[in-house]
Amino acid sequence: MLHEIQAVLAIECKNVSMSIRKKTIVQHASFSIAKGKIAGLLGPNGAGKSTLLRILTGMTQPTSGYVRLFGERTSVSTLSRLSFLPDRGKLPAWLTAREWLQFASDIYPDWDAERAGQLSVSLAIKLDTRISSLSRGEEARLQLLTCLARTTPLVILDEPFTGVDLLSREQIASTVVADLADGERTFLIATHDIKEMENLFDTIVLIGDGHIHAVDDVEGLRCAGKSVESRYREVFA
Ligand SMILES: Nc1ncnc2c1ncn2[C@@H]1O[C@H](COP(=O)(O)OP(=O)(O)OP(=O)(O)O)[C@@H](O)[C@H]1O
Repeated sequence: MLHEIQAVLAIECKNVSMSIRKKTIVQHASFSIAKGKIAGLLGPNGAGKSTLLRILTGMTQPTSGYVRLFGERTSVSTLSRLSFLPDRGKLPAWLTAREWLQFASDIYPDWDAERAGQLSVSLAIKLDTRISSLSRGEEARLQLLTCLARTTPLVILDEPFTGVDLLSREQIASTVVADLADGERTFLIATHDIKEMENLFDTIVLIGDGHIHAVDDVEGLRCAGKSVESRYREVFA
């Protein structure tokens, strides 16, 4: 029975706490995300979103508690099942976008070259420009492409739209990510861009001051006459 429950959960975060230099950053965080869902991790600045995502991906060990991805404790094997866009990732500046994508296709066994080609068109990637000459938003798109061109069952994105302009954010949210959400892959996306993203989410996890304040089913919110934004204001205002 326990095995069956775990099999349908992409992410299970149990009583996770994290302290750095005696400062508590995440406290007793517990929630789960079912397979195939698109979940938003939402909360004010400094709430602990990036720290929690690093713990979920296995980049950082929690002080206590544990994480299971697809029923398995975070390990080398779970690492290969997720594609992670960290909040302050940087790509090698001396490469062109095309050279970077070639490199990425060599190192990731789950790279989908056809999808990478489609994404470079829809994300308007400047393939022959050196990464050092890309704007912040252009580099953010290239980083997003690098994550989305992999076929991992779990995609975790930390602020994928930093520096991306409003219309592109809307377009990327409504077409690129929505296209990839086939009910099989699971997405967890930390973002402040609630308006552009809210139509995409099935579930939202609201975190503030390192505490999980709520885990809501978005359809349930809508039935109760609430939007993701109004729920966010209700919890944090
Ligand atoms: N290595 C660290 N040492 C000390 N404090 C840290 C460290 N990393 C994070 N913090 C603190 O933990 C808190 C949560 O940071 P985190 O980056 O997880 O928040 P966030 O919700 O992602 O914020 P934002 O929305 O502003 O990106 C902040 O107060 C931050 O200063």
